[in-house]
Amino acid sequence: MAECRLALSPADEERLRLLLLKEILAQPAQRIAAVWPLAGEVDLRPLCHAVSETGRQVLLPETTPKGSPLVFRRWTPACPMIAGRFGTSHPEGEIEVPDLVLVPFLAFDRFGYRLGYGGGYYDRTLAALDVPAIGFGFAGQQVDSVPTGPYDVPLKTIVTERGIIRADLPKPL
Ligand SMILES: Nc1nc2c(c(=O)[nH]1)N(C=O)[C@@H](CNc1ccc(C(=O)N[C@@H](CCC(=O)O)C(=O)O)cc1)CN2
Ligand SMILES: Nc1ncnc2c1ncn2[C@@H]1O[C@H](COP(=O)(O)OP(=O)(O)OP(=O)(O)O)[C@@H](O)[C@H]1O
Repeated sequence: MAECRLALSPADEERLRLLLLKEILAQPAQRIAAVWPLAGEVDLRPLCHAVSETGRQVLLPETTPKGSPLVFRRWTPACPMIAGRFGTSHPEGEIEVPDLVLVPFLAFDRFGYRLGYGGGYYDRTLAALDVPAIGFGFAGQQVDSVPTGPYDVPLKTIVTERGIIRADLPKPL
């Protein structure tokens, strides 16, 4: 899946960002948690700038020690990024609670389940926050069924370059 993600063209990536921006702006959320890209991931940095220009706040996760939920810090276009755990980077801004969380993944299924990097960060974070979440990734990252565990929090909405997937059906056993 990490390799498949690399196959996306710049035009597809731009299309994904546009659809995601539209979906974000259709919601009343004012503090939007995005992500700063790791190698090979969709690059949301242009989206961070676009959201910030609308006057809404952009927050980015700080990778906490394994076993803790993420914390989110205020980002602005001028702010420096600091190196954090596992090659992630985060801003030094104030810690804030988002009212919408954008969620990255390696793979997803039509029921909204996702496979991440195995840290359990987003599952812990979404369990603790109870805020709406939007997954984002390429259509090619969809699989028939992601293996699930008791802590997996399914996403209701997933945006790909091909459109929006409303994944609110229960997953059959
Ligand atoms: N851009 C981006 N930021 C993000 C995430 C993400 O998926 N993408 N996260 C999504 O959760 C969190 C960071 N999650 C991570 C979870 C585990 C590992 C990790 O364990 N990396 C090891 C390799 C595996 C291992 O040794 O267990 C490493 O880099 O050595 C890295 C990041 C928060 N920030
Ligand atoms: N709310 C929670 N409380 C306790 N443990 C949890 C919670 N959420 C996840 N975990 C544990 O975290 C570990 C990793 O979870 P999982 O494999 O689902 O990670 P992931 O979703 O792929 O990673 P990430 O969210 O970091 O991208 C699992 O052992 C899981 O049981």
